[in-house]
Amino acid sequence: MAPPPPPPCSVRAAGSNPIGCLEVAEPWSGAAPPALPPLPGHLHVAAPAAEDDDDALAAAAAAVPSEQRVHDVVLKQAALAAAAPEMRRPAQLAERERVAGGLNAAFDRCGEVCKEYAKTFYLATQLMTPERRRAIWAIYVWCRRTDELVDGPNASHMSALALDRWESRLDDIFAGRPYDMLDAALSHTVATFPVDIQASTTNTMKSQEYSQYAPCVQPFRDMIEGMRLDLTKSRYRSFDELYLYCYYVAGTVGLMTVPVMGISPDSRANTETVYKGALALGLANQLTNILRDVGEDARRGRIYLPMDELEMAGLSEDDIFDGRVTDRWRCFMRDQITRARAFFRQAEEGASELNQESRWPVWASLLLYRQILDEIEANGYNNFTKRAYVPKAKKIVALPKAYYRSLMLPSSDSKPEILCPSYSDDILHYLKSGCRCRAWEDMKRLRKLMREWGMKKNMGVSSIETNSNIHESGAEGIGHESSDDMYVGDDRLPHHLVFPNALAVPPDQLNVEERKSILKTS
Ligand SMILES: CC(C)=CCC/C(C)=C/CC/C(C)=C/CC/C(C)=C/[C@@H]1[C@@H](COP(=O)(O)OP(=O)(O)O)[C@]1(C)CC/C=C(\C)CC/C=C(\C)CCC=C(C)C
Repeated sequence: MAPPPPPPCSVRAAGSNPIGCLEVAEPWSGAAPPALPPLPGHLHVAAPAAEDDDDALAAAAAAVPSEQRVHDVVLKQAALAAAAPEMRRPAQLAERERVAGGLNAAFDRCGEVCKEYAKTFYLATQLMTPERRRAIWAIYVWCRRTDELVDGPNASHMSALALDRWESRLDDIFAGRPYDMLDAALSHTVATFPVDIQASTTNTMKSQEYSQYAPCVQPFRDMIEGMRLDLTKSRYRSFDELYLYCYYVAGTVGLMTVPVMGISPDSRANTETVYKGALALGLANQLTNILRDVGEDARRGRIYLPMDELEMAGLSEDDIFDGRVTDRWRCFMRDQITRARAFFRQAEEGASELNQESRWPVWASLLLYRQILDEIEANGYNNFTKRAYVPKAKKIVALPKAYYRSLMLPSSDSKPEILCPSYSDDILHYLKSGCRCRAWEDMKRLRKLMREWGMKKNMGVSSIETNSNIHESGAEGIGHESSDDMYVGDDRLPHHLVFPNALAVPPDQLNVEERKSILKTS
């Protein structure tokens, strides 16, 4: 086996921290593991064009919204993971484990880095099985190194070429040719867990067969794509563009980690729901991060906010650069926070379906990060000069709370589930009869089904999506507002009507007869 290639790009950071993850780690001296089949073709969510190609970007975005493009990745990940066995141990892996005597040291190193950079998270991973814990550390370290390429002390030297090299180094990791010990930990992780695959039309192996040997590189590649965006893009024209960026840099983490954390054997949810939840948590965390760091980013000349929404709120770039906390800004921020919270709510559904020992760290991360939004509010929406942070006391309270939430069983027949926003009478019937409608997509599907069966929605009932929340008016004594009023009064609308008898059965898991009998009563 040929020796590993030289480092494709420097990842050494300035600074004295001896275990900082950007320190060059020891070259991987373990015998190179057996060669794996070549990686299939490059299949990532296509990045929007560079800024100077705005028209092409607008046309592309209009053709396929980011949410749909990302959704396709999520579906694929979920489908492949569902088809994969819990752990793969092909003969090659046994061989790999024999040659990799240094792996324990590599994983310990990842744990040290993790402890240094993300203490709370490190603590939370202690509840996981040793195998899962160290795999999460390895993924964490790779993500942190990737992020530091454009956000760390050496960021000013970063170039597209260096990111290309980082990506080919990623290919080497997935091909079982790690360059250093931290890479080796990830290489082992992706070979051990069914982080699943990406199929390629040029690949002659069947995807099922391929999944044994080539764990999925796509979310990892997509994260690098996010770093590329950071090099070239400092404005986001719409939420659609921002959504894609958030997927790249954070939603991907959710997709990378679900296969390691595992889905509870008690879960009745489909894999897709869990992956959607994981994606949602990444998006929610990133949106929160963005809202917290508006001032900091502006000082670097960056605005990670949808420009069209800013304009609609009567705000300009100068308002951001000048850091003016006005009524308009507060109103704009309220909407942005509402949207981030909607993603957290979606994440909750996935978090409950994870393996018991993985739930606590995820709930902890969810509750802690979500509290940053409360702190932004508590700061009077001044995120220009005040950094919102969760005080230690509140963090400490969140941990047992997260633990309590993690004890709740995944959805099942015996545990009626509470769903998302508010529903009209017809949706209410639908829910009470055993279905749930928790996203705009579900709502659209329901309406389509009703049309197919010649059913009309209740008179005076309207639904509308604002900031990723579905609002139904006309039900439960809530007055019917016009669409404009609903948009304006978004935060006055009820978000959490509770239907105690709603069971966790997605509409598409009911047979046609069941659906008909449910909808007949609507
Ligand atoms: C259990 C658990 C929380 C696992 C995730 C561990 C992991 C692999 C984290 C990697 C995070 C990382 C370094 C990402 C690189 C890009 C980046 C910096 C994203 C931002 C994170 C916060 O970064 P930072 O350290 O700068 O923040 P502070 O300034 O210190 O506040 C992000 C905001 C994104 C983080 C995204 C996640 C942790 C994804 C969470 C989703 C899951 C773990 C999936 C859970 C599964 C279900 C079903 C809900």
